[in-house]
Amino acid sequence: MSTYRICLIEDDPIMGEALSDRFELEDYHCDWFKTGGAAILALGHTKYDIAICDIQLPDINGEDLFKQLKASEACLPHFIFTTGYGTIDRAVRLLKLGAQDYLTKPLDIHALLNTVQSLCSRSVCSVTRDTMLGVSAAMRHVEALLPRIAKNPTSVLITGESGVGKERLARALRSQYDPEHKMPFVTVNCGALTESLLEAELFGYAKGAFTGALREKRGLFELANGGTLFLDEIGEMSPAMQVKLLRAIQERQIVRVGAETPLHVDIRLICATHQDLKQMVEAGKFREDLYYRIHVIHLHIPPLRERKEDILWLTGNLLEDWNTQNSDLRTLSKPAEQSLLNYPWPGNIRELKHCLERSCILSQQTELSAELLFDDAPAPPEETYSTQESLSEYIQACEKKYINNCLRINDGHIAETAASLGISRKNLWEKMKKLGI
Ligand SMILES: Nc1ncnc2c1ncn2[C@@H]1O[C@H](COP(=O)(O)OP(=O)(O)OP(=O)(O)O)[C@@H](O)[C@H]1O
Repeated sequence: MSTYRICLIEDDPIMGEALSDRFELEDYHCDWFKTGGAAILALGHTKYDIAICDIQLPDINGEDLFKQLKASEACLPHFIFTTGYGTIDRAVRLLKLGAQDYLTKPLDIHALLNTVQSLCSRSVCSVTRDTMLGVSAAMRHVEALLPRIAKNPTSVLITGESGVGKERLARALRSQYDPEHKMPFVTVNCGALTESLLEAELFGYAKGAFTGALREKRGLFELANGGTLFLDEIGEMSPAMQVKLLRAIQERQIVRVGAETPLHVDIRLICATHQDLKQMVEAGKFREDLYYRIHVIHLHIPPLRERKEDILWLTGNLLEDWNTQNSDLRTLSKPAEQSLLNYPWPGNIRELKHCLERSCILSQQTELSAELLFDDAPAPPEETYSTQESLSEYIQACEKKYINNCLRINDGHIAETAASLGISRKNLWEKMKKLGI
């Protein structure tokens, strides 16, 4: 079946059935709605490629329906209107509002199919499932802003709790101005490196700049030249590094550590943080001038618990990914869906992803149960406990297992793992070394 999805809005049962059967025959996926209200609801959570809408609907006329959807700033499918009461005035109004076509009844089915086929081959807003951010009003609003932001190479700050999809949003923005990914997109987690390492990573170094600098090295600013530099966890940057970063942004120049010649760099800067930078500025922990430099456009991603509509949409996508990569298919039971909706997801999408991954692996049935989703790894059977083990060995084994688990949930990010464990990064490194992780 073709992957194109049609939203058919038609109250006439004979016309609706005939069209939806014909579209299915032509290998489109067609959802048929008999009222404008039902269609608005569906367009709110499902991405369609085309909407075919009768202008005379029982609850709302097609023109008002279209205006209402446009006001939501969502990325809408191509709209084709049909009516038996066609007037040129109305057609012109709808086309001016952004509709793609207008057909009068009785419909010429071949003309309609040709129009549908040619519109399907044109992407609506260059958003594919991989670059889509969600179906909630909040995420659709952010998504709708991207084409406008992409037109100006200005600094963007993305905020939101850990795991909400800040890097995903940065990449979606990049796909808007560089759809074929021809320009570099370089990421660095500022919280994962010590100050001197971060400086050497960002700006590069000259040969002999410090012990071990056996040859010169280009920094990430240079590697990102002509493209994007994504600075994750910018709030973790030390005050000294903040000064150096500000200078690099303002002057569009960097100097490699240990070198003297400045190098020109032309980059788009996207920064992200889970911290409240404004509050950090007030507390004197983040430079105000740097804050205003990186904060020209601010995009905030709410936590998953505040946009519950996205939970099942994300789950559907993640299970679809699993099912295309694995022969043992997975689906969700209704109680499992409800339990996903009820859970607060402190680790946001990252936690949801890991929860589903774990359940897909552990489940012995196609349908994932609610118990399995939220059940921690089964406790080892009693007999595996060895009485030969000292208490400290047992505690160490538990500590190792717990740290490994947190590292997995945080995709191996040291700063996030340390924060979730409530210890410093240094302390985490020491423990990892001691426990052989
Ligand atoms: N829309 C999405 N669909 C599928 N997976 C997603 C989506 N958004 C985020 N993810 C996944 O969730 C995880 C966390 O996403 P991401 O790294 O973008 O979050 P983040 O906010 O940058 O996290 P952190 O603050 O820890 O750096 C990643 O594994 C990512 O692939």
